[in-house]
Amino acid sequence: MSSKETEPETGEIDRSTAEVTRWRRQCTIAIAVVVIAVIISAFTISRDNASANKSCQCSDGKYTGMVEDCCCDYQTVDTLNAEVLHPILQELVTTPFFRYFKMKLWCDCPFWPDDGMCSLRDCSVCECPENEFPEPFKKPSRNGASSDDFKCQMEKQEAFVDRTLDIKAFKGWVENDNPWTSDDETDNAEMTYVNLQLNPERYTGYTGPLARRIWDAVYDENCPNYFSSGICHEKKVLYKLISGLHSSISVHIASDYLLDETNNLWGHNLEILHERVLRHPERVKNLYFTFLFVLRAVTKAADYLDQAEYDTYNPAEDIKTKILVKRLLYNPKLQSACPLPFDEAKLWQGQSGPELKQEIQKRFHNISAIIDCVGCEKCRLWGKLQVLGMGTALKILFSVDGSNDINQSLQLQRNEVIALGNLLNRLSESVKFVHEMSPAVEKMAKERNPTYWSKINNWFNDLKFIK
Ligand SMILES: Cc1cc2nc3c(=O)[nH]c(=O)nc-3n(C[C@H](O)[C@H](O)[C@H](O)COP(=O)(O)OP(=O)(O)OC[C@H]3O[C@@H](n4cnc5c(N)ncnc54)[C@H](O)[C@@H]3O)c2cc1C
Repeated sequence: MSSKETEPETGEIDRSTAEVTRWRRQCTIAIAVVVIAVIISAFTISRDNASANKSCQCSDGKYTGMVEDCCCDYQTVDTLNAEVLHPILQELVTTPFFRYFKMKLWCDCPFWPDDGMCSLRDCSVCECPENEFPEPFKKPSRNGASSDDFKCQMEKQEAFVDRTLDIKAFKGWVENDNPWTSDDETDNAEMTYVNLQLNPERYTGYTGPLARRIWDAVYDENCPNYFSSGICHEKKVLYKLISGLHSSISVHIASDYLLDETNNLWGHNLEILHERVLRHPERVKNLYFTFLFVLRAVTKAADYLDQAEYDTYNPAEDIKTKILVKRLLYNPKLQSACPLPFDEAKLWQGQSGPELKQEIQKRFHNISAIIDCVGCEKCRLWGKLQVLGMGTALKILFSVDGSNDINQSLQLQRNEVIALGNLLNRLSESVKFVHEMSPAVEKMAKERNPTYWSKINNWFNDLKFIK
């Protein structure tokens, strides 16, 4: 081998050094490009995450601060509802006392001929046979301070009890009329008992102009001009209660919807949840307001409800009912986090307070009469129950003289307490469903992917069925 082959000449050495240098420079550039690319992609991912979080926060952020006109904030309501109220109420409404509701199924509509429009079999209500509902419910209740009581006391002087010393808040179930509702609650003719557990509030197919006519009548005749600036606070409260109840009914339709009639497949319809409720923040706010309003009524009547008789002749179940009621009324978490959910003392303050109260009572009375015109039996059942529950809350908050201890002068019917408990549970379910579903639903709605509703419905329903 010649030295030429082994020893490169000087010119060749210079060329190879230049190549190595060029190769090194290219490597450095390539590495720099990779590093920059990695940095850029990391930045992009983190920005996407940040904006995803931001959109979550944004949808959560819509409902922050105090619930309007209430004394409790959204976050506290959600936490208390998830940890305390919802679990207790879910159990309470299954007890024999709370699951039988007395109502007149066939009501005459005072405004339009009965329309009887309902597309599903699911629209009809199963009545309880006589032997199913609790025995004590069949006994006539006390009729207020009945004249018979006084006669009895006059005849037997030794049996006379000085009632001014009687500090018991609950004096037995009474049958008296609720001034806020149109039904005569003392009239037992044609009343039947319905097992609410067998008749859940859910999608029934009652829709279209006839259903719309009911809601229009409720809003147009009873809460008109809500959006005008001069409307007084009290009328706004009435509007918000109705709107909150409407939202809650829509939430229940969306949460328990007939997805596939042929295969009788039920599940969530999140498009309806979005279209009818979440897309309108006012409706969500009114739902929270209504929940706190009813919660305030329940806690205000705490002593009365605590002492009430929950007998159904099922000793174990009745004890459970009493324990659950106590847990609901005197819950330490609730008392410390939200001691006054709504402050009713702020209403009726103006000079025309008493007349205004009468006017609003008359309007609510009208609303309760309109519910008799709901053509679908099961919708009417839940409509009447919830309106009676609301009328009971209004009675507790406004019909009893606030200067006395309300628990002393309050008198409720058994059916009013059943309606109140079930209404609070329905509202609690709606608040929970809205809180759990809204971040994901609103995010999906923003993306506007044409197939997103079917995808998200399937996803949530799969989760539900797996559970
Ligand atoms: C008392 C009652 C009980 C019912 N119960 C059931 C039931 O259990 N199951 C069932 O499937 N159907 C039930 N329905 C029917 C259901 O409420 C709807 O009317 C139906 O599903 C048609 O809905 P929609 O989209 O036309 O709007 P609807 O809910 O009928 O609303 C009509 C109009 O009212 C306004 N509106 C809607 N929500 C609110 C709100 N929260 N606050 C203020 N304004 C609002 C809007 O302008 C809307 O277009 C009930 C109806 C009534 C009146």
